[in-house]
Amino acid sequence: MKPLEPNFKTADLVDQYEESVRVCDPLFRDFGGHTRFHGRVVTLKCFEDNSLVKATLAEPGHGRVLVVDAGGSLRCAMLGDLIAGSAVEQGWAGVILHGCIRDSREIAAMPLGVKALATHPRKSLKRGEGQRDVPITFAGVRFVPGDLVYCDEDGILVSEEALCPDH
Ligand SMILES: O=C([O-])CC(=O)C(=O)O
Repeated sequence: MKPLEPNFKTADLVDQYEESVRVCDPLFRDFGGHTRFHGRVVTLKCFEDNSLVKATLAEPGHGRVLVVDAGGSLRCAMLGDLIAGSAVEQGWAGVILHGCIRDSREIAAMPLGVKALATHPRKSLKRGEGQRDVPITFAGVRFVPGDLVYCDEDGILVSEEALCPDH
């Protein structure tokens, strides 16, 4: 299943819902083939170990967005083209990663939203360490599992309520 790119603008949503949305600090670059994406949040907290990223993106995504607090590490990549390809196959709408990716050329061609800090050629450890489905905070925003996230070229919004009729 390949998620379709939805039709909304974060600039319009923040104008309309200024009181209720949380707006991420502008730390992220777009690396995926989709720059506009949204969905329910699944959270991970893991530092320089992407075991849970790989395992979670191998499960059915149902149009959700995986949000990973990777501690802002600039020392290794938490996502590469194999794991991103698995996310596409499983129907994830996107990944927001407070950390790095690699294989950026391949990921740019995938129908997946990917926001991350930077690229790094080194892969991470795989020791099975990390936490899933816990509240996480980065870029000045708290992400709670089940929140909705709206992303486009202008930024990232987080909301407890659905902001669009169809999403
Ligand atoms: O396996 C990893 O750690 C990341 C990677 O290179 C991939 O997903 O292709």
